Amino acid sequence: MKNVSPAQPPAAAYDGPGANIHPIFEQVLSRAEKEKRLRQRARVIWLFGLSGSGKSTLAIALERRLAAEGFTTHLLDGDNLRTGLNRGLGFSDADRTENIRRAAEVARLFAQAGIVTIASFITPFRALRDTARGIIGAADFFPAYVHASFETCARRDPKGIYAKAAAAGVADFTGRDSRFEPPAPDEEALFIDTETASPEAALGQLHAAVRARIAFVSE
Ligand SMILES: Nc1ncnc2c1ncn2[C@@H]1O[C@H](COP(=O)(O)OS(=O)(=O)O)[C@@H](OP(=O)(O)O)[C@H]1O
Ligand SMILES: Nc1ncnc2c1ncn2[C@@H]1O[C@H](COP(=O)(O)OP(=O)(O)O)[C@@H](O)[C@H]1O
Repeated sequence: MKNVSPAQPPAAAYDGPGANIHPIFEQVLSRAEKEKRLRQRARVIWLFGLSGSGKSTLAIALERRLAAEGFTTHLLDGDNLRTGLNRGLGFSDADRTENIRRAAEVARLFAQAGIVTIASFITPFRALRDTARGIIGAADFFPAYVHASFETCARRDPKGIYAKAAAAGVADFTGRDSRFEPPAPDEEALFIDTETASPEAALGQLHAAVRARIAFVSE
């Protein structure tokens, strides 16, 4: 049989220590082509806030509404990733950093596939949100701060985790032993106050902001 050597890719495609063994030119469909087929612009909606602030409630309701409108979406959240990809990571600053780094890399992959991605993580430090923005890219990253006070979250406590933390049964608990840094104005996060907004009103606020960003504009 004739020995055919494969076409050589441009040298630049293999540059760098983390070079991908599947160079970009082998991609069959570009992101733009995928978005066109899905008739949507992919974005990463990053919900952050205390445990019990209402992130999951909003994330699930947003995904339901967008799906009903014909959008293709995917939901990523702390509880799910921590049982799989991020199993073994705890809540030290270093572990949260790795947790968010991996979550942001996964979210970026979904966005590259044209999918509207809803991420729900406490993401308590500004540096973590900056990491997520840096990985995903500022143009694709849409942060929303889901706010409720520690006291309100402790009163809601659907998982019993605040009661457990009060009995010193949870290490590095956010808001108690580990800090939560509210977003600074220059982070430009959407502010959703679940202290005052009902779940329906909070969804309405988030949905309106998201729809404006994911609407498909044909060229
Ligand atoms: N120490 C401590 N502090 C805060 N939260 C804790 C802790 N231990 C377990 N849990 C549960 O883990 C969920 C948060 O995980 P995240 O991956 O979102 O956290 S982080 O972004 O890495 O800070 C969080 O879920 P949510 O209530 O959905 O936020 C908690 O149920
Ligand atoms: N806008 C809201 N107003 C009042 N309670 C809410 C609101 N959103 C969520 N909740 C309640 O708060 C609790 C925590 O919500 P959840 O979505 O699980 O928070 P998180 O994912 O941030 O931990 C639940 O009992 C939920 O019913």
